[in-house]
Amino acid sequence: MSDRGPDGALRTGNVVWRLYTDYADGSRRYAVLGTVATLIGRALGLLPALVIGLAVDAVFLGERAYALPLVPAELIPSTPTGQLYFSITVLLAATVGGAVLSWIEDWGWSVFAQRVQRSLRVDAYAALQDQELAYFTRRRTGDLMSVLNNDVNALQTFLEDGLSATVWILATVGGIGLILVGLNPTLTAVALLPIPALALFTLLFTRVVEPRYLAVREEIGDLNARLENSVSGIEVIKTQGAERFETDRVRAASDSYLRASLAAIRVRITYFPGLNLISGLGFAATFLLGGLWVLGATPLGLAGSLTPGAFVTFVIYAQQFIWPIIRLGDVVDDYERAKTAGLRVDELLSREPAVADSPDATALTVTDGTVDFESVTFAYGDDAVIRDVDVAVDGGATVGVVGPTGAGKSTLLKLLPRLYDADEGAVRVDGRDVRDVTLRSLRTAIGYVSQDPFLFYGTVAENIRYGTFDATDAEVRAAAERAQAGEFIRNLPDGYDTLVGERGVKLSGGQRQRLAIARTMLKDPEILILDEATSAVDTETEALIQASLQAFAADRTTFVIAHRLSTIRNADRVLVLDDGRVVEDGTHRGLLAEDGLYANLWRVQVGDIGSLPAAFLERALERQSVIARDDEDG
Ligand SMILES: Nc1ncnc2c1ncn2[C@@H]1O[C@H](COP(=O)(O)OP(=O)(O)OP(=O)(O)O)[C@@H](O)[C@H]1O
Repeated sequence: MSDRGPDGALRTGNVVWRLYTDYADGSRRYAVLGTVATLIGRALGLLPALVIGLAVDAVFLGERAYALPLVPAELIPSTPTGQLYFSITVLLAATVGGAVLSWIEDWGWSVFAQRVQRSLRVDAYAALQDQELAYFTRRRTGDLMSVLNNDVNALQTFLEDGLSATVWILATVGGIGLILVGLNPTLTAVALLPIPALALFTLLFTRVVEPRYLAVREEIGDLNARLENSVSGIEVIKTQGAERFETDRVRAASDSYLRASLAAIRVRITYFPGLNLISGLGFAATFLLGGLWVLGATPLGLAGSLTPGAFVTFVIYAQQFIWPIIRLGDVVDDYERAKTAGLRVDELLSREPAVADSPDATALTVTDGTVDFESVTFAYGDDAVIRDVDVAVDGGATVGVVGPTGAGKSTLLKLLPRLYDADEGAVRVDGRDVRDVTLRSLRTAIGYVSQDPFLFYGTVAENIRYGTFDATDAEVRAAAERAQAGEFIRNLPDGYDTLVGERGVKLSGGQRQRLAIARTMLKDPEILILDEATSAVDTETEALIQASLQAFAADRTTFVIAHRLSTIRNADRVLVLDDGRVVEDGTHRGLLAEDGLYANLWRVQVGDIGSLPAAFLERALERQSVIARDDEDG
């Protein structure tokens, strides 16, 4: 975990506090409003006990004169009945004022918390998006969603409930403490006796509960990941008849979550009874000592005197003293959750993406469109997938990339838009290392159509426009026509306005591929990568798309990965990859004449299996068994 924030400043201190100070900008006034309302509200809330005690002594027993702090003497009636009405008026005013202030308090704190939550979530999402592709493949979607949802929400909960409660507690304890000391310092000391015990108990609680909350948090991440995976894979679950199996897996994850939750709950629920017990004992001691003093006794040699009214006030306050302490339990509980959540959110926010703009990166403006792979080596894990690839491609050329499955074709071309960075060597466009130009300019210059394109939930037109957001309707339609998608789009229920993607009309693989091609044609990039871009369309449609793709590719550097070799037979150049290396490099005709791997792959496709050399078949079998083994391991 990096210890530097997005602004580059050293990140120290408490993670929850740091996140709040980072994200409270522009919202602090709501917290100030909440704090002021809490303070005034608390002052009003403490008034009744004072007034009741005063009424007992002044109105009923005549033990002291009726006087209230901050209230001019001429406002106070002189008769006991008048003073009683006055007391009731003060109580009512305090109640009404308290209700209004309580509303303002909740509003201020809630707006503050919600606004901070919004900024935090947006930033966390932006930070997540900036992470390199490998970050996502190493983590489960459910886990990432948990950070953006559960963790950000836990931080908001503490802000909304915890922080306001802290102010409330401080105001209550401070206010009551001051009044009690004013009434009787010795009895106050007795009333405060439980506080060190409560502090110790709370400390112990946090020590024990913290790891348990962390465990709960991990279990919920597992459960979310499992649920997300099961829902996404529903088609496979159904076709494989694996519903029971999946339910069992969800049950197992739920069981682990239940166990972790119960372990945390067992600790959590001992906290409040413990607090109550300690503060109850303290309250009993206060009541006993104060009561004996009112009766004129001197218990345990402790001398003191108290009027009945002051005793009433004392007892009410001493009892009210329990509430902040109990609420403190909630605050500590919320805080513990917020802290574990904060660590995860902070880890994401402060993580430097492995693939990012270098400090002196400048925009790439493609002129010739040459692409060079210079001694490029790359591994996802320990084993190299691309080994020492050296290829120089002329600007405007169309290069076919072929080879057996798993040879590294897609991986090699993913290094060009920096979906991954080469471990060794360099990838250059127009002679510039792709790591020296801005990611935005690089990716704007490169169009990438994958085998299984993703459609966002939205209209067909929105999906084509994705990435070229300012394109006009006419441009969107023209791109769709060029990609041979116009006709099927017109036949959809709402044409270009038909909703597709998740929850929308389901499109076939070939239809999705054509939308992705239209998307890329609209983007009009200088360099084009077609990764099995037409593998899912029927041969007839493919022939039509090929014609327009060829026209599209004519004036830009194009890489075409294809298993159907007929797709690339007209390419200017064909690279044959095997086990991460370029093993052959030439034109379709030239490579056939070489009679190597390419020629054998071609024989397979034209159905001339009989003339394949035995070594090729042995190698193919060997490869299949490696893939099968990898699949099992994976
Ligand atoms: N995200 C990833 N993480 C780890 N390994 C990966 C990842 N993507 C691909 N691989 C592995 O890298 C190797 C090359 O994969 P790649 O997809 O580049 O091959 P390919 O030649 O394009 O294959 P195909 O023709 O089947 O698409 C394979 O062994 C594959 O399992």
